[in-house]
Amino acid sequence: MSGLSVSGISYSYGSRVALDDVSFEVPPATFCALLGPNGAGKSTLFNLLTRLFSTSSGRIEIAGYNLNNDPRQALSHLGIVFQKPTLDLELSVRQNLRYFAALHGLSGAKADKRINLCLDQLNMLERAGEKARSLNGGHRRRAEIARALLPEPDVLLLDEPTVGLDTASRRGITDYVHDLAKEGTTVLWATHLTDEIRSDDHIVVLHQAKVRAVGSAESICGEVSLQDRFLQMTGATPL
Ligand SMILES: Nc1ncnc2c1ncn2[C@@H]1O[C@H](COP(=O)(O)OP(=O)(O)OP(=O)(O)O)[C@@H](O)[C@H]1O
Repeated sequence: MSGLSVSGISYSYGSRVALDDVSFEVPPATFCALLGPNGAGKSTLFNLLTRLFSTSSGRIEIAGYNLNNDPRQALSHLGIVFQKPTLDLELSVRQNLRYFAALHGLSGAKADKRINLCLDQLNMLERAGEKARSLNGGHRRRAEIARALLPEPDVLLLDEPTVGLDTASRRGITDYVHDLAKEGTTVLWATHLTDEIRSDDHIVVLHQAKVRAVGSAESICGEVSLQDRFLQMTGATPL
């Protein structure tokens, strides 16, 4: 299966428990929001999914490959957009993508063809020659998403990808990634912003290291808005 499966994952920083027996599935071609307030454990989970961290507990499967037993296969099916920007600001957009393509064994005309396609899909082709430093935040994010899509990942992880972006950029990127899921990519999108979630999206609510709810946004909300439901579940009160 080309989805994502997380089963019984726990992780602690010393005595601080960041993830406590976390389990959920993201079916193939689904947009799943990992919804949690600050400190819920979202970034820790992403670090485990990308193998920056490891844990002996539980099991992670990416596109059907066990991350512990078969990390090369599992990671070759994974695309990632980290919370903190990771473009080399002194390189052009194209150079950033070429470097990344080479890491995935793509070079020459084949790499350029794929780079052009991915940049074009994100309306970034005409910016390809510009240094990353000269781009605004929204365009930098688009370039990072294009880069993550180069190896045609089955599963795409995005860790709070719209933080710091203006409304139009947020909307554009959120819509684009929803379309990607409709076209077949399995998406896990970490956020604390309920307005990025649609009623038919899958949601995993994470709070204080534990999964608090799993299901469609509609089924989790009931009669109330997602924002109110989220505030109820996380015990947060508006200032
Ligand atoms: N390096 C670390 N050392 C100790 N504790 C940490 C470390 N990194 C994170 N934590 C703690 O682990 C818990 C989960 O943090 P994490 O960054 O995964 O949450 P998050 O949901 O990504 O939050 P945010 O939305 O603020 O990025 C928090 O209590 C945090 O304080």
